[in-house]
Amino acid sequence: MKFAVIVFPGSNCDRDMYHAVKEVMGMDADLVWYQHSNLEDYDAILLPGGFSYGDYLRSGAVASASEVVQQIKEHAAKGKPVLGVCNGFQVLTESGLLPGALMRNKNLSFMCHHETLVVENDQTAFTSSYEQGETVRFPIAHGEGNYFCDQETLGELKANEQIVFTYQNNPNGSVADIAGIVNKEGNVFGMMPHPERAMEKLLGSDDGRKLFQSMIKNWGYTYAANV
Ligand SMILES: NC(=O)CC[C@H](N)C(=O)O
Repeated sequence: MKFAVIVFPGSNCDRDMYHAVKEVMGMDADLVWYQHSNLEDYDAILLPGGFSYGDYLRSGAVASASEVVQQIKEHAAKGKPVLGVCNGFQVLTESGLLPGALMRNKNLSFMCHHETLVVENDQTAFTSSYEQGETVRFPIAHGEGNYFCDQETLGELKANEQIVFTYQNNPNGSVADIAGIVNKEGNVFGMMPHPERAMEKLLGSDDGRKLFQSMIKNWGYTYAANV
């Protein structure tokens, strides 16, 4: 299974994402500069965290207008997986691939610490290696992680079981404690906390591994020996 980690000017979690899929999970992966991209060869697209375009206008807004996002939309329309983490999640909402928006944290501060999340849906192709209701520890590192959508959209997210992770203790004011959502089709997933930074117990948690394991199990063809 081949992963593309898309790098925008200002991405800063791209190496962590690459490390997670390439070195920890043992998959094929490339760092792909947003302007030099032909995504046809890739099975999965990973949008990493960071400050694309310096968070100007709104986080993820400028990146969402780039040509590579058109290609990502085509990739997603084929049912192939797209995972956006943190700034990647912001790019996904800004580009309309996921509903809602990420607003400033309710305390208006950038927050950087571990949070406990609850697995709300273990039936997605991103979370099938987890148990329903399982709690996991992932780091957060964001200033704009306060997920918002209107009541109608929230109703749809609930009805379609698109809420995948919630915060046990909501740190940022997100509606319904939402930490991560999937699209209706189940192949585009965005979350604010960082699974790619929870790959080694030595660094505080390896709970992120199951997320990549799920993707590989559901979309991949080969397992590396160290998975
Ligand atoms: N780590 C990140 O991806 C940060 C995302 C975004 N720039 C924010 O502060 O909300």
